[in-house]
Amino acid sequence: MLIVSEDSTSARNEATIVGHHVGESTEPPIEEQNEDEDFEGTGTSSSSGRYGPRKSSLALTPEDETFDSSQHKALMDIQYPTVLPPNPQLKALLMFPKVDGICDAFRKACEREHVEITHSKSKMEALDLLQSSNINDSYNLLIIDARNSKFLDAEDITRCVRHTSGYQFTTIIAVVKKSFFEKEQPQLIALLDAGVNRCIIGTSKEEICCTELRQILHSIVRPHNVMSTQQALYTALHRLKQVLIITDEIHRIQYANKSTERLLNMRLDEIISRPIQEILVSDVSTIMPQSKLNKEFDGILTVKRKGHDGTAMHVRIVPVACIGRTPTHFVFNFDEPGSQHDFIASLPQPKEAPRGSLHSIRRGSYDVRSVASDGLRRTSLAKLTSLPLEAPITKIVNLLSQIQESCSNDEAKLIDRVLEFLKREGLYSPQMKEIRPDDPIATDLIGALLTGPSIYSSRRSSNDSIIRVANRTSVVNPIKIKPNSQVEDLLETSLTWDFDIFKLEEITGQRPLYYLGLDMVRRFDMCATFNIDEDTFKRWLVVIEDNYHQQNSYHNSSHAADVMQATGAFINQLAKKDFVMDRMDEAIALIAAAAHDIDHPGRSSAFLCNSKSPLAVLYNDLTVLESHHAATMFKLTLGDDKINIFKNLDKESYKSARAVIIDMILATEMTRHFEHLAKFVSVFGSDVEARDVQMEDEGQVLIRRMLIKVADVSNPSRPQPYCVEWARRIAEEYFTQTDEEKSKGLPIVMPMFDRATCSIPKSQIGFIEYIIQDMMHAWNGFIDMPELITYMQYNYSQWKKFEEQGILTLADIKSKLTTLNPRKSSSK
Ligand SMILES: Nc1ncnc2c1ncn2[C@@H]1O[C@@H]2COP(=O)(O)O[C@H]2[C@H]1O
Repeated sequence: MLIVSEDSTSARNEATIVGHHVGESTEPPIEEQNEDEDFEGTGTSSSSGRYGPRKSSLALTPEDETFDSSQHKALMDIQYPTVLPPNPQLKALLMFPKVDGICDAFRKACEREHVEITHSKSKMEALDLLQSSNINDSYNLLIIDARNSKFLDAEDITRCVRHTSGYQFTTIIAVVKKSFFEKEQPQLIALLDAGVNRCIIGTSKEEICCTELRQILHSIVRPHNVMSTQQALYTALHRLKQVLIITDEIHRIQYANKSTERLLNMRLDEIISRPIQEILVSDVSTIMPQSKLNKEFDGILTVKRKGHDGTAMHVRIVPVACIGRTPTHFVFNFDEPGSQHDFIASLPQPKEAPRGSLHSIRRGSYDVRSVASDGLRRTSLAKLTSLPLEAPITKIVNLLSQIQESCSNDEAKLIDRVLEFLKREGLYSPQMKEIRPDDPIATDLIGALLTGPSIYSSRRSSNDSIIRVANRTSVVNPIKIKPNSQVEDLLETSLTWDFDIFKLEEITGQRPLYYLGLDMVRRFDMCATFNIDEDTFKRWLVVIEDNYHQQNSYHNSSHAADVMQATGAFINQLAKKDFVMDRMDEAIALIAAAAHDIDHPGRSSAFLCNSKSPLAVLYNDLTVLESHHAATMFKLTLGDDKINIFKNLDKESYKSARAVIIDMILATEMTRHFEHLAKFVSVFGSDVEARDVQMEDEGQVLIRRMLIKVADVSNPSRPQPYCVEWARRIAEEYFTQTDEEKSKGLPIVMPMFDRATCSIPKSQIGFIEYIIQDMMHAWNGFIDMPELITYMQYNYSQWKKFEEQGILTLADIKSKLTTLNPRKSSSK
């Protein structure tokens, strides 16, 4: 028994620790407790039990296996009275375009393993089956014939399946040709990235199929089934009345349940990642000294509550070793000492998360999804109607659910199908991938990119605007800019994906936008389209370039030139694929690209809002920078006849050109990234449909938005030296923003982008994983530029390598690259 009692006369907030470590022996943490009980208490026999007879011969949990001592060691991973995983009749969906020997062998193997099969011949048929299947009718296993992508595109199908709700734990197997493993590794990676669990060689030999299937069922399907129970466990923890916190081995909070918010008077996003030390008055190293780390602690500790006095709580700290024998996590369970009433529930709820916090976006998307699925169940109608959601889609779901209450079973089933369709991706926004909370740089960066400013966290206002009034008068006479043969040679390649924009920046004396722009004007015949002379375009380009801030390390005219170059390359490729944009559309897209970041101050919109800059005030904190870019371009262009490239357009053409340019520039705002992406994917998910839809106006809008968005953030898909240089530039700009926020006492939008501590590889890995990857796959699926994927994957693997090797700063990365490839890197 350990009793640490500090001086009771000490101040109110000083530590009061009364507690003891449980158990005297030196047993390892937690895992050896309850062992006997677990095997006796929770083991179920495979043929009967509370979940009824099993039709499949497969044991889904270790507890299902016949127990014998030789298996004991292998079963050590699950030792608790656990939530038993779902134990359904296993179902497989065989997706083969035709029934051949290989399909037949898989069918027989499934039959032998008691797996029920459904066969589908096409993607549409399969997706319909998956989407219409209800809870009793879902598939544990998909076997896709990936031998010939002309018939079935396994990568595309897998992506769609992974986006279908309820299929995150389904095992997906791709049946490939033997030659696949001999030469086509990038394809293997692409399939795995899309969500395929395993690629196997197709064979018509039933025995081999059976062996493969058995291994898959045991090594993939079963763990997936076990993992799916986490959902129930997390829900239980989240709803627990007691406060539960889990820390890592250095006592940083990794998980906190909902009740924690009430106890600490903080929001979950403020709690996660905090050292536990900050919420306890007592020193954790005293409560849990190194020598007692393996022991449970049980006692009274004083908890700091934001804005309140310290509160004495009964705390139990349980060490858990997830890997090895030393504790990797500590579970803190808080309750009021001797409490009879529900103390936690009586505490007020903390305030809502501010805009701009990751917490707020995650809650938002969670609510919408759960509402959607709740709406599908008649029983939850009351709950649904009580929610203050006003989206038309919610009203539709409500009305349909009401009809279901009083209709026939057949009609109810039909309505269920309608509701399933309404539930599909693309109808709800915003949508985003779940961000791993253990990845602070990614959460920082992605949180900052995808959300608006933090209006609550503004600690101090700053009225000094960093925005100058746009409209720098040009000192350069474009007509006198001399053609230069080196520039001309380089511009020969201006439509290729590995075009060297940094070389252009260097040899044009920092005027890449003028030269690249002029090249595009000529290549795409823009003077004829706008019915103006080239000199007007040249003057326009000079003014536009002059109104980019050369002192910004990233958002300068080289970035604009880069985006314009990517736009030109995409238009060129679209033309090759017969997705023809007319000359006016091409010119408009190029103009939008050239001007999309004009007068960018090198600070984010969140910064402008937090510092109450005049621009943020002007645009009501909404789409601040993008609104400014679009407005500035029009103000400059219309304000001077000598540069007015629109002056000869008729009224209607001007009106429509202006609308499209504004729409494209506003689409570069990252807070709506997932919305734009989801809409594009829902319309252009398959090549075949795309041809028809693109002719319609709505499709054209989606293509144009996606085009400029991809061009804007395509730097992770460029050849590695360029990708690294762009990463350096954006990081430098973020660092400068953080420096200024610190010096002015403003809220720090991205604390991890501190030049003293930042890991560049980590930030790039996060950016690629959360923002770039899905977008590039969607765009490549539409435009067919596999080099986008190849470069992205290579760059991703290199960032991973740098991270593993501890090469974290830009200086280290650049010197590593110079060592590897002295010729290329020295040219930068
Ligand atoms: N390589 C990169 N790493 C991290 N963030 C990036 C990268 N490239 C672009 N971005 C961010 O993505 C944003 C896209 O819109 P902006 O150009 O306004 O600002 C851009 C940057 O904030």
